[in-house]
Amino acid sequence: MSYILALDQGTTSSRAILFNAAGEVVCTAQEEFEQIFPHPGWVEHNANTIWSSQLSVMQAVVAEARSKHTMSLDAIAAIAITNQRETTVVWDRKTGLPIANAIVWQDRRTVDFCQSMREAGHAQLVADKTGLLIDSYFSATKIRWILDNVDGARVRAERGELAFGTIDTWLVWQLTNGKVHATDPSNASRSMLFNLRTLDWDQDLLDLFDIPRSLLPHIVPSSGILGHSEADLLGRSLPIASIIGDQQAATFGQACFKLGMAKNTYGTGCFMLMNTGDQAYPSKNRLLTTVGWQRQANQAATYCLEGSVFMGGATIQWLRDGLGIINRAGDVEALAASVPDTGDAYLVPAFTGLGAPDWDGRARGSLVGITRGTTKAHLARAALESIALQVAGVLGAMQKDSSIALSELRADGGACHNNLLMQMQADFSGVAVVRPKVTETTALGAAYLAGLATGVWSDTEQISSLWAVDRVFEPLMDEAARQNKIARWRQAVERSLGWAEN
Ligand SMILES: Nc1ncnc2c1ncn2[C@@H]1O[C@H](COP(=O)(O)OP(=O)(O)O)[C@@H](O)[C@H]1O
Ligand SMILES: O=P(O)(O)OC[C@H](O)CO
Repeated sequence: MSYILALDQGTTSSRAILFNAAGEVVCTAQEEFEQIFPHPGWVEHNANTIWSSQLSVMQAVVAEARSKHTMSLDAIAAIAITNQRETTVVWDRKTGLPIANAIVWQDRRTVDFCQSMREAGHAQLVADKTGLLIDSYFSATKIRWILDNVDGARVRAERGELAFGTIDTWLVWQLTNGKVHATDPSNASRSMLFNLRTLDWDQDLLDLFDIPRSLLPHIVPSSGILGHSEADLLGRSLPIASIIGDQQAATFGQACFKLGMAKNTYGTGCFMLMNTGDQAYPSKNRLLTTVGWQRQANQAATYCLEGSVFMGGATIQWLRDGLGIINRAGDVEALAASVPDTGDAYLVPAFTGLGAPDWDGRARGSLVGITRGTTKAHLARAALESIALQVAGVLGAMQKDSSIALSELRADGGACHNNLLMQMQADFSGVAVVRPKVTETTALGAAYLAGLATGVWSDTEQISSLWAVDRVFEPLMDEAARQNKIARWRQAVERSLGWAEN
């Protein structure tokens, strides 16, 4: 039994990947699903569609493994789960049916409520307990919104009839046909209801956000058998042996096991996480402190500092779908490389506000410094630069917070295949950027945690030895030019802040 079936439930697609004991991809399947935008600033998913797409890709992968690779189901040691974080589902415990669409992490409907909580002076308490800033990004205010806006929901929640879960919890519920209602500390630490030090739900926070405890899942370690899938789903019941939020999973999959090692994932958003060991560092520079993973119950967790950037690869999707200046995301590299610079134009992609380090829900996108000479190539280059500059800002804050000088930044996610973007990243942050051979690090990290629990891998040293470099991008820009670039970017960002009126 030396294969792991990893489920990677992301913001725009559900994926299933089968890994072998060398940490290599054996087969993979992916299905996109509908993004629902009922009002400006709102983003929803249908939780049933999430489950049906996830089921269909896991069945497809198992079917391919059996037919193409003549593998028996007995060769799969376990299922691993990793997921888009914060996205909130509330469902009926009896019927298993969601009572509303899932509210996605990007959804901004609770911005005003969050502001009122900050104005009422709750920010310090929340930061001390959770490591988070009060923001609509996290689950707590999304749960509260559902309880207050879906007919009868609060009364039913108080009677214990409803369950809350992030997507990991929802998948486990579906896989076990409602037998297991669980999450892990990496996901729970994004709820704004979880105490980073006790590694448990916090009653003061539940009271503050007015959320009944009966809604909440049990907390289990990120690694370890927590239940078994129903036999009819895949033809045999399989142990479920890990749960971990996707960004923490990528940190594990990048083998960032030592203090100060960091990765950035270039997906829809960009998420940089640095391992800070068994210390939950409070950030002084508006980063988040979060649980990386907890390997065993009653053991200390590994913590991370995180900088979350909302618009990463999604900026390139906007060039493709919103402006129509490219046909495929990959085309942006050649277009941007056709000009030597942006002509001092900057794009600030604050389309849904700004995350770290500005955290401004009212910021909106801006394009500054354009002239009659600005072309779509300059715009494409400014879009790529905006990704690298946002990440460089997070990296700067992280270095200030932890006083650790990074020796390298490990890169992954769909946009890490863009060599120009990787070079910009090295230049703007003054640090070597390293792309590994296997870039499916999110699913891989979850697979490693499940495989550690089921004997596929013995320890993290063995996993570190499987990590291999594809390409290193060294910084080439001189320091004065780098500082100037960052200063100009900050001027552009200032023009985006606070733009939206409501
Ligand atoms: N060559 C590329 N250059 C820049 N961006 C890219 C490139 N290829 C893909 N992307 C962007 O990367 C994102 C997809 O990456 P992925 O890791 O699959 O995202 P997610 O897991 O968040 O859905 C999309 O937003 C897409 O626009
Ligand atoms: O699904 P992704 O890869 O866009 O990741 C989403 C993050 O987990 C949100 O915090």
